[in-house]
Amino acid sequence: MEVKQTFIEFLEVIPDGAIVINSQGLIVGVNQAAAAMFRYSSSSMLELHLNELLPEGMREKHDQHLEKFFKYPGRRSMGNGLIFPAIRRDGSTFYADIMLNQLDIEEQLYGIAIVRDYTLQKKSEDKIRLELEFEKRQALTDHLTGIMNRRAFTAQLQDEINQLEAHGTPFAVSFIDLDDFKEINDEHGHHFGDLVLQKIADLIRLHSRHTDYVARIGGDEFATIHPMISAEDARLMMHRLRCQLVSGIGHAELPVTLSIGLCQCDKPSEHYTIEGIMARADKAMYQAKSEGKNAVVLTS
Ligand SMILES: Nc1nc2c(ncn2[C@@H]2O[C@H](COP(=O)(O)OP(=O)(O)OP(=O)(O)O)[C@@H](O)[C@H]2O)c(=O)[nH]1
Repeated sequence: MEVKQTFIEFLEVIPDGAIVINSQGLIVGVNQAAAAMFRYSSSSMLELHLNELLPEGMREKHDQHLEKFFKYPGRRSMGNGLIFPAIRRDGSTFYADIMLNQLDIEEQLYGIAIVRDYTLQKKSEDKIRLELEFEKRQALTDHLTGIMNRRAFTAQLQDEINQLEAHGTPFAVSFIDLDDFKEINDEHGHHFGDLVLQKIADLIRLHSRHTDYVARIGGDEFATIHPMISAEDARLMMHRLRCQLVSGIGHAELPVTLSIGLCQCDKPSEHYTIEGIMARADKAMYQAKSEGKNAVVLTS
């Protein structure tokens, strides 16, 4: 079955691909632009099912949409520029922008799909999306160590406070400051100091669980969040980290020590704030410093 020739001739003046289907989804008219896009000849495209131009995984759902489309004449067009992966005759895929509308020809209901090759736009959209994601990640990452920066850390801390208030989920926060880091820089150079900071970041990660958050929040300052942990387990975790460092770091076997303040947050009624938690952890860390450094002090 073919739709009126004059109508098909009219479709040839449209720069976009045009495919006319009957209510069974069979292609009954096609212009050159559509045939070229799908790499068929116009005649070989006739009597194909529209579904054969779509990936197999989409066909069943598309059939259901098509059935509704013809069942309720006069309803809105099925797709207002929907982007689909489409299949060419040789099996290769491209992105197509497809707009399907109903068409009444001599009291017969048809569907007309206006198709545009969307591959280039899709590529540039994907590129922009990836660039935005990369920039977003960069904005939340400490460039020297690759771990979270202060901005990401405070956002996560706010999430944890919300979780505690909503569900009572406890967490611990540590404030970790290197001891006498200025001396390391002065004796071994700034570049070596950078390597030490990277190594410390790796070690803190290594000693944390994969559900914990590790950040560098200042020059030689790190901080961690440990969701769903008891104060004692958090203290043990930090103790193990501190002990490992004492045995030395890097080729120089340089002992580096840490002063660690730990704050346990497990009372929803406390109405914790980011500033309040950081101030408590910071105070505990300074207590560790004032008691001779290389220590963990726990506060609540
Ligand atoms: N290599 C390197 N050094 C840094 C960086 N950021 C800050 N620093 C140095 O880190 C040192 C921090 O020193 P302080 O925290 O003031 O003091 P400290 O020597 O660690 O002494 P205590 O904290 O009292 O134990 C300073 O010498 C900074 O120049 C960085 O990105 N790389």
